[in-house]
This record gives sequence, structure tokens and C-alpha cells, in this order.
Amino acid sequence: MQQISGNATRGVVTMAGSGKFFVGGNWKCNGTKESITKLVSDLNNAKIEEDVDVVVAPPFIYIEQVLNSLTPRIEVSAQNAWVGKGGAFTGEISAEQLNDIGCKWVILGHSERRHILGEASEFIGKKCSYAVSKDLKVIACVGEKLEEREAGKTFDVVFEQLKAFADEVPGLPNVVIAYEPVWAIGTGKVATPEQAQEVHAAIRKWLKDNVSAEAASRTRIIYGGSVNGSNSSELAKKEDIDGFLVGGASLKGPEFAIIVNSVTAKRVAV
Ligand SMILES: O=C[C@H](O)COP(=O)(O)O
Repeated sequence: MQQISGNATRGVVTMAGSGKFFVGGNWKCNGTKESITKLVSDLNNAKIEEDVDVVVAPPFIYIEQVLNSLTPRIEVSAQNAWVGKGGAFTGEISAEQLNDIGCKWVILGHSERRHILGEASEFIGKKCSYAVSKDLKVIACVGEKLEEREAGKTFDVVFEQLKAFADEVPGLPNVVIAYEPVWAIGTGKVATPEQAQEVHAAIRKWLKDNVSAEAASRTRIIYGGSVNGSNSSELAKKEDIDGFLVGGASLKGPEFAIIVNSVTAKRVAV
């Protein structure tokens, strides 16, 4: 457990890792100039705790609008990036271009890109390597499908996806791992805190055994899949849950702020 100071309280945080609580909002392919103006305004007016890293990921075409209007307290991520240097790759956006506009983060390996767009783990690992080499910070997603969980293959699937990242990015610097069981994404069927904790603890052990003890301690392992303002606190209490990657509920500023502030559930008064 680590000592932290919150806004008003000192406390002991029930976190196995040493990293700061992290909450990302993945806006996916949602929004208009108008709705994003409102969402940014709500986020700018929200009271959010100090001891949380907060990042939002708008669609590419709105990233500059968000960068120019969102409080610098909240960082901005892309939802994807090309695997290498830009060039003749129609429809892609490169890490260099993200750097150019001041976007510091990128989500890679989201299940919607794996399973709808057909991206393979090895390709995603190479994307991660290139992004990190260009000083982008990465939210690296892993997670099993329902049939894989039911077949008892959850750890096999998650470890194979993790290995693809770790093989390409020695030490996994500047990487946050998002565990997102596919069956929980956008379904309203959230993993129980125990289910999520079990996989997060296994991921941390995998990092310890296959990367380093330092990486296991430093790397934030966040949960994604139907997180909302009503379930985030119970999930946040689990030792190996270092934050969240939020989809649908991140489109509502006040609810997203509640999820960010669930960091308070990690604090135990001393
Ligand atoms: O990236 C976020 C996840 O896919 C979760 O989405 P959701 O919160 O809408 O289930």
C-alpha cells in the first residue's frame, strides 16, 4: 500500500501498484462539434480530485478542438495511430501527426479494433512500439471474448495479448494496461469487482514474471467495460484496479467526474 495525500484527506491507498489512479474516457466514434463543446464545458467545470490522471480520447477530427478548449488538467488521447512513419496510408493518422498537434496519448489494441477491424496482436504490438518510440504514452487494451471466458481461456487470451505488447516494447515504459473483457463493453454487463480483480492480479503477476518487478509495480492496470457512476467505487476498492477506461459514461461530463472521483474509494482514513 502507498501513502498519498488527497485534496483534503491523508490516507492509505489500497493499491498494489505504485502508479497514480488513472481514468480515461474513450469517446469512440461519437460526438459533433456542438456536443463536444458542451462535454468539454462540463469537464472544465467539474470538480475532480487531484490524485488522478485523467485523459479523454475524442475522435481524430475533434482532437484539436478539444486540445484548444479543455482544461490542461485533463490530457488528450487519440483512439488509434498508424504502425509506423506516415506516408501513403489512406485514412491513417501517424504518431508524428499526433505529436505535431500536441496529442500525448494513444489508445491501442481496443477490442473494437481487434474484433471489428481485424487488428492482430502482433500488429498492435508494433504500433505500440512505434508510438512509444515517438514519445506517445499508450493505453494498451487486452481482454477476452465471452466464449473465451466460458471456455476457461481468459488468462491465455489476455497473456497472449500482453506478450505481443511486451515483446515489442521492452520494459513497457509509458504504457497503461486496460483490461476490457469484450463481453462487458457497451453491454451494461459489468465484471464484478472480484472478476476484474482476479484478472488484474494475474496481469500484475504476469508483468512481474515476464517483464520486471519494477514494471509490475509501476504499470497502471485499469478496468473497462460498462463502468458508470454507480459501480465505479466498488470496483475502485479492489487492490489491483488502478483506474478505468470508460466508454459510454465518459460522454456525460458529470457522470465521468463521479467515476474520476471514485479514487476516494481507494482511500482509507488513517
Ligand atoms: O474503451 C472503453 C470501453 O470499450 C468501455 O466501453 P463502455 O464503458 O461503453 O462499456
